[in-house]
Amino acid sequence: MENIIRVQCLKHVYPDKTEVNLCGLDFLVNQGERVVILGPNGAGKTTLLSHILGLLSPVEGKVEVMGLAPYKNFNTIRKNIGVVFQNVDEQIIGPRVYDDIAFTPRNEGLSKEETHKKVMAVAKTLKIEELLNKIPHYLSGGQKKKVALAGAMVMMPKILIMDEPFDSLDPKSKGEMVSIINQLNKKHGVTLVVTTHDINVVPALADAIYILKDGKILVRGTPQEVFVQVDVLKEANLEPPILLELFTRLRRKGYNMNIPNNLDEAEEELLSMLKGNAKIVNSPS
Ligand SMILES: Nc1ncnc2c1ncn2[C@@H]1O[C@H](COP(=O)(O)OP(=O)(O)OP(=O)(O)O)[C@@H](O)[C@H]1O
Repeated sequence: MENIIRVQCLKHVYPDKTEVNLCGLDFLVNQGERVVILGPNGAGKTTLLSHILGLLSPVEGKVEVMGLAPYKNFNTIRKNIGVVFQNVDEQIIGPRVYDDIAFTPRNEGLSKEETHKKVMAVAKTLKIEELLNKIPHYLSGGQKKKVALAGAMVMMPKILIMDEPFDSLDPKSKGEMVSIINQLNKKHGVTLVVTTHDINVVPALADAIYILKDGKILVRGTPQEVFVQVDVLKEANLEPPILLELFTRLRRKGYNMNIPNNLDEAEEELLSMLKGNAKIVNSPS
């Protein structure tokens, strides 16, 4: 599969001389993949995203998006990347939600009709049609995240980057956000790169996970591969998702159960076990 994003041994130096060296493994994202970046505060996640977005220029190392250096090809790259920043208040600028979402199509010179079509299509996908006339300032935190996402996705870019999209969302809004993001990936083939501290949503969201610590890329793998590496998790101050840990423990005790990605799958597995369908491969201890 083609790497749509490729970052190799990136070094960044901030004006106050803080150095971030993102070395170790290469950071590779395939087209259509859902990649989640995990790591403690200050690990370098936002720095990495800023380089992919072309907001920063590397001192050393290589950053490529669709084969181009983002910093040197900012306009081309940004046409292909939608972004939702951690602080969405800084990104929502329109006087009404409609105008905010219409900003990019208008800016790119689309006609009024084409712009309207695009705004309505993305509002429908994100189920925010009833918000279009509202003043963004008065929206709830979860609504603001959806509006920022609509603005990022209105032109249906190939890549969507989200920095902490679940920050300050309640459990229901979190679940909605996960299913919206997954729908954008499944239905529209959007490649996803997401940072989060919300470990429990990761199995439902990630094809691949990278763990960063002190600027080092420690590991890449599927949630099932990564979350059983206890030493790596400890090094990065992370705990495995609770469902994954529970089912891994049950499997270690000999129950041949599938590891669930979400609560619904966990319920199904447990009900199946209670009905006596789960095979015991070893004697439970
Ligand atoms: N504008 C800046 N000027 C100076 N240092 C910075 C700047 N932005 C980030 N840093 C430093 O770079 C390092 C990596 O920060 P970064 O924001 O990339 O981490 P992060 O993994 O996104 O953290 P968090 O989970 O807290 O958002 C930290 O030591 C941070 O203090």
